[in-house]
Amino acid sequence: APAPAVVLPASPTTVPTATSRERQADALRPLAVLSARRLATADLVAAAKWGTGSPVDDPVRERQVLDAVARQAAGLGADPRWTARIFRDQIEANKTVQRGLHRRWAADPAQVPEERPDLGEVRKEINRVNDALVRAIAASGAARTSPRCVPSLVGAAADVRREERLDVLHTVALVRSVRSVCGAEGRAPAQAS
Ligand SMILES: C=C(O[C@@H]1C=C(C(=O)O)C=C[C@H]1O)C(=O)O
Repeated sequence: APAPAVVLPASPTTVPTATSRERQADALRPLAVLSARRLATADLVAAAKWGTGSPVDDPVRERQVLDAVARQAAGLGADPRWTARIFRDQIEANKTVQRGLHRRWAADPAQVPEERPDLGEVRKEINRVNDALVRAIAASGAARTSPRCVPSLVGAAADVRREERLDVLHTVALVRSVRSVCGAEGRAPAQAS
């Protein structure tokens, strides 16, 4: 048979490794940005609770958050259990910041914020971030199950750390907050102890 007269250009699918890599990092970036925004609320929560006797841990509120995000995830066609798993880490990270700040303020009372925010108002802001975060999780399924997830996520978190000039406490908490974001398809990451 005669050879085809026209040599077709290489299929675009063979070319854009870098592009799909970028797309993946793009899909994970909102998760890192929103995780940092959620952690910024921990400073306000810590200030709201400081000196009031309200504990950092509020299991009733945590249950409400986890139930709400699982319900929202299910409505968006995302995995409710994996979403809740990610939020468990978000909550642990939030408490890490609160405890770190309380330690700091106990050691140096001059750093205690002068204003006490209203916890109810701060929780409204947390609810808004939660809503956006569930959407970002639902929109990032392919990036989260890709083998490039961890390096992409680390890159996104490093960008956010630099852009937001996060201190060590918030950087450690950011890493903690996204611990369960990446995982194999069809199975949620193992439950952390
Ligand atoms: C942020 C708070 O503190 C803790 C962290 C929570 C969270 O990250 O959603 C929820 C309840 C508390 O255990 C809060 O009390 O609202």
